[in-house]
Amino acid sequence: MEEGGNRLGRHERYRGEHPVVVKGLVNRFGDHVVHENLDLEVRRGEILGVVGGSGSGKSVLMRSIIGLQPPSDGEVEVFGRSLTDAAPDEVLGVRDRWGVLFQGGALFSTLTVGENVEVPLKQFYPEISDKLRKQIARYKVLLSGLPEEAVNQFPSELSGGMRKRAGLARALALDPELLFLDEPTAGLDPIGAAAFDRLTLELKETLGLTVFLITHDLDTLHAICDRVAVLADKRVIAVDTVPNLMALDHEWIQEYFNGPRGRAALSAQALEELRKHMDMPIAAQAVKALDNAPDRKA
Ligand SMILES: Nc1ncnc2c1ncn2[C@@H]1O[C@H](COP(=O)(O)OP(=O)(O)OP(=O)(O)O)[C@@H](O)[C@H]1O
Repeated sequence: MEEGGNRLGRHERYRGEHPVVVKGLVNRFGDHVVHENLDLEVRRGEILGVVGGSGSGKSVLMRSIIGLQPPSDGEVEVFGRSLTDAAPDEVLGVRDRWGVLFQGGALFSTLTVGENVEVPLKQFYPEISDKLRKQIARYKVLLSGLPEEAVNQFPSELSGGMRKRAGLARALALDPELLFLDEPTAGLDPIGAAAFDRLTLELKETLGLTVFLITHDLDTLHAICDRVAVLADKRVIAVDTVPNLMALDHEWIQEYFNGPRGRAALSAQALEELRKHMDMPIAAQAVKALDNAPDRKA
C-alpha cells in the first residue's frame, strides 16, 4: 500500500502521490475478456485523459475504480486503500471523496437540479440541516456555471450542455478530491464543449481536484489533459503527455492523434494559443492565414 494509506480523517485530504492505483486488473464477461493485467496510476492534481477505441473498456475501468464493477481479478486502490477487499464502512469513507459525472448525466428526472445535488448530501451528511443543504446545493449549481434559476428547474427543462453542468454540480456536491467524468463533452457543440473544458480546468486548478476523464474529444485532450492513458489490447499501453504519445510508434495511437481529426484538433489548439497574442503582428498574421486555410473552411 502506498504512502497516505492510513485511514484518512473525515475532513483530512489525501496527501499521497497517487489517489488511484490499479494493479493487474482483469475484467471478464463470460468468455469476453475486456481487461487483462491492466495497470494504471493516476497522479494527484492531474487531469488524466483516458482514450481507446469503442468497446476498449474505458467505462468498465471507471466502474471498477468506483466499485460498481467488481473486478474478476487484480487490485484497485483509491486514496491508498484497497477497495477490492475493503470492509463496507471503509469503502464508505472513500466513496464520499469522489464525484462522478456519468455519460448522459444520470440525473433523477423527477427532482429539480437543486434536489438532485442534495441527494448525495442527504446520503452522506444526514446531519446537515435542510436550510444549509439547500444553500450548499445552490452554491454547487452556480459553481458549475448554471444560472440561479436552474436550481428549481427539472432536467427536462435544460439544454444538453446545461444538463451536463447539472450532473457536474451533483458530482461536486461533497467537495470531492477526485472527479470522474465519462465523456463530458459528447453531444455538445464545439463552443459548449470548449466552455465545459475550461470549467473542468478551472475547477481542477481552484479546488485542487484530480480528474479521471474518459473522452473521445481530441480538442479536450489537447486543451486540458496533463497526461493521457491509452487503452488498447485489453490494457493501458501508454500513459504520457499528448506530444510524447504522438511520437510513439503504435498504429492506433498514430491513427488517433496524427490522423486528420487529430491534426485538426492540434491546429485548433495552436490557433487558440495564437489568439491570445493578437497584439503581436506575427500572431495576428498567422491567425488570419490559418482562418483562411482551405481545411478550416471545409
Ligand atoms: N455488464 C456487462 N455485461 C457484459 N458485457 C459488458 C458489460 N459492461 C460492459 N461490457 C462489455 O465490455 C466492453 C467494454 O465496454 P465499455 O463500455 O467499457 O467500453 P468503452 O471503451 O467505454 O466504449 P465506448 O467508447 O463505446 O463508450 C464492451 O464490449 C461491452 O459490451
